[in-house]
Amino acid sequence: MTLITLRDVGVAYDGYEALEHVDLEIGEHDFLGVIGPNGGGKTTLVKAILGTIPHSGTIRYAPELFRGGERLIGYMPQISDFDRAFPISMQEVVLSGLQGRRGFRSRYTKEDRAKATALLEEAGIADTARKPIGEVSGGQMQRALLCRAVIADPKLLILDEPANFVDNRFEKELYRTLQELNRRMAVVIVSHDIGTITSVVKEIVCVNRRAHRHRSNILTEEQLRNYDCPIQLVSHGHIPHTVLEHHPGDGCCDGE
Ligand SMILES: Nc1ncnc2c1ncn2[C@@H]1O[C@H](COP(=O)(O)OP(=O)(O)OP(=O)(O)O)[C@@H](O)[C@H]1O
Repeated sequence: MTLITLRDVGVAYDGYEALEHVDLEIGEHDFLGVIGPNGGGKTTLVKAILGTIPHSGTIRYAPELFRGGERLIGYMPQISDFDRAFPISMQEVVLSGLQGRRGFRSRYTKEDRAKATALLEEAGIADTARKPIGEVSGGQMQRALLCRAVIADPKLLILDEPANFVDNRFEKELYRTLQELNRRMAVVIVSHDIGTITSVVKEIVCVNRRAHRHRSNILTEEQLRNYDCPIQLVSHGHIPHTVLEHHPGDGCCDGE
């Protein structure tokens, strides 16, 4: 089942086209790695999918992606986007993942709190539950942000550069956790770390103003060296290069 369908989506910042003509479908079992050069539009694509930025074209959300009025998309932001001086506890961070359902004003139930505690325990950071977020490590904060992203049982989990600024141990643990989560939800992960994510994800989406989905997670050595090359072809056209796979009409390698 397709959860989200993007058709001819574009995003412009003050006239600058950060994304154009993006067609993409996200299915319920997908595990997509979104890669591309700096400034290629990966975060912009995530914002468009989350509906936090105006776009042209259409983005359709399947009815199955909703529970009541709540849209079942979990989002884990870049840790640098999160204000660590904000005076809340780790447990409150996790509980705030329920705001889509409860609204900002309503109180959390006993069950909500029990669920937050269970998630913190699973993540191995139960002892930080009452700590203010300014007093925990980057890795602990990341784990709490992941708990927050999944507490509402989303059908799609989106992570933007989750392995930035954290230790290797968290990174390995995160990828294992994501593979487990992928049994019950779609996962979309934005990453610079192409070497690692290709072994974790099922398919790769290259983003460089346009988006190209490759129906494989395999990249050749050459592509690993120049991993934005398939998408450079899109922007520049006639550069001779090996690309992942030809998709007729996707502009990837048909000399557009
Ligand atoms: N709020 C904004 N106002 C103006 N331009 C923006 C804004 N946000 C992003 N851009 C520009 O849009 C383009 C795409 O940015 P985006 O952050 O989506 O890329 P990215 O692929 O996520 O980059 P990175 O890998 O560096 O995180 C860049 O040229 C960026 O400078």
